[in-house]
Formats: sequence, structure tokens, C-alpha cells
Amino acid sequence: MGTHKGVPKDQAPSIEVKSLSYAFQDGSSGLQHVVLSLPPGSRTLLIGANGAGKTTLLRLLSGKRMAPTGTVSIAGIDPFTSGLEGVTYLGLEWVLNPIVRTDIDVPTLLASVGGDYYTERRDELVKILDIDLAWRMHAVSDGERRRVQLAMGLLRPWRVLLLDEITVDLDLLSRSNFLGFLKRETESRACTIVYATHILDNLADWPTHLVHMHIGNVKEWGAVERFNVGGMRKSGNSQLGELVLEWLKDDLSERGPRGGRPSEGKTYESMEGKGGYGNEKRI
Ligand SMILES: Nc1ncnc2c1ncn2[C@@H]1O[C@H](COP(=O)(O)OP(=O)(O)OP(=O)(O)O)[C@@H](O)[C@H]1O
Repeated sequence: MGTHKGVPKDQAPSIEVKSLSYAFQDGSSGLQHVVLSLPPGSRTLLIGANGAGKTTLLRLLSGKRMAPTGTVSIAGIDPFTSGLEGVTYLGLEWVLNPIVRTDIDVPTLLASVGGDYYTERRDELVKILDIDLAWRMHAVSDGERRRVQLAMGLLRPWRVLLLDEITVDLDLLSRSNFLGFLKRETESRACTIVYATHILDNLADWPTHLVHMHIGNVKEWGAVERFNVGGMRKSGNSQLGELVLEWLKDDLSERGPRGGRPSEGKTYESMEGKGGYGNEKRI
């Protein structure tokens, strides 16, 4: 892993949105005159009530929906017309992909998205997300399934990550580790993140930028320093959050990491690459 120093931040993609208005097929308005300028290497939190337009905006940024010409630019490129490489959008459709509910093992799934190539990232994600390589996906809990999905989605070294709240099933410690991983990513390589979430635990020190959406409009946005978000505990947790985090940390240290159990007896190298995620077509 690289360090904070010497990171080619400028080479990370910027996200520019200029007077973006968007109407759905039924004619109803999705977004009105959205203007944003998120710098290279930034970590933006997209905040807004249900229906505020967060998903609509993220889908437009990802190139999954067509924005009017000249309104969306990622690293200077229109993501819809140019099919920009390195943009990872993780949202509901991705979560609902049925492959992760079949009787399939974790190493095979990870291999299907490049796990045998990005071995270091694979091993780091398995550790951070506390994944047991012996799991079979038809017989895991929702949160365990979500952790495997996250490892799959994050494995390829994306340049832009657009996250539409998909951490709701994670326990507090896993989510905290996950957020820490994302932060380190932006500090150690050239990448930019926009994260739409309703869950603010552990987030006080995370964002560099905030965007507040309301009924298809961006009400306010800017560098986090502009907003008075001080006054919370340093970790950003409530006292209850702190307590639960401590409990879960203790539980983990009692149990020890899941990886490296001799009984697993499986290696990535022995697994044939199959599964669906790596083969998804860009729309
Ligand atoms: N295909 C569509 N056609 C018409 N209206 C839509 C369509 N998709 C979404 N909407 C409407 O657009 C608005 C914004 O939806 P969007 O999914 O972007 O909100 P959101 O901020 O992501 O909400 P949530 O926090 O609930 O995920 C909502 O009022 C929704 O009903």
C-alpha cells in the first residue's frame, strides 16, 4: 500500500456536473439544474431523504442513464457516450444479482471478478470484510452475503466508486472497517468516491465533501470544512455506537480472524474462474 505522501491525487478523476436537469420517461422531473464540482481524490457524502434524487444522480454519473450532452463529465469524459473505464457503480441492481444466492463458494466468486490477478487486494478485502472462504453462498446470512458482494465489487481497482447505500446489512465493525478501507484507497492511489447513505455512524472524519439533495435539487454542497460538523465525538459515533463497536471488537479478538483456518484446505489457485459478476456488460 502506498502512503499519503506522493500520491498522484491529481491523476484521480474529477466529477463535474453543470446545470444537469433530468426527466424520467414518464415526463416527471428527476433532477433540476444540478451543479457540482468534486475534485480528484475526494470522498463525497451524498445526503438526502428518500426520494431526494441520490440514486438518479449516481446513475447519471455512472453512465447508466444518459445525461444531456455537456452536463456530466468524469475526468473530462462523458461517462454515457464514452463508456468510461474504471467507474464502479454499486447499487441495488448489483446487490440483487442472483449469482450470490446460488450454491457457489467464495473463492470461485472472487476469482470470477479478477481475484487471481489482484491477489493483494483480494486478500486485503477478505480480511477487512471478515469473510470466511469456506462459506457457500446459498447458506450464509444477508450480512455475510453483502460482505462477499462488497469484496467482489471493490476488487478491481476502480478509479471512481459510486456507492448507493449498500452497507445496511453490515454490522458496525465491518462497516467501520469498510469505510476505513475506502478512505485509505483515496489516500494511497488515484481514485474518487461518491457515497449516498443514510447511516452516519463512523462517518464524521470520512468525507472531504458533502452534497445535500432535496427533491431533485442540490440544496448545498462543498468541502466538509464549510459545514459545521464538529462537536461530535471524534469517531463520529454516539455513545451507544461506541459501546457496540467496542463489544464487536472484543468479540472479534476473542474469536480471531476467520481466514487461515487449516480446515478450509482451499486455495484460490485451485479454483476455476466462473460466475457472473466479472462478465457484466456495461450499459
Ligand atoms: N423511473 C422513474 N420514473 C419516474 N419517477 C422515478 C423513477 N425513478 C425514480 N423516480 C422518482 O424520482 C425521485 C428520486 O428517486 P431516487 O431513487 O433518485 O431517490 P433517492 O434519493 O435515491 O431515494 P432513497 O433514499 O429512497 O434511495 C423519487 O420521487 C422517485 O419516485
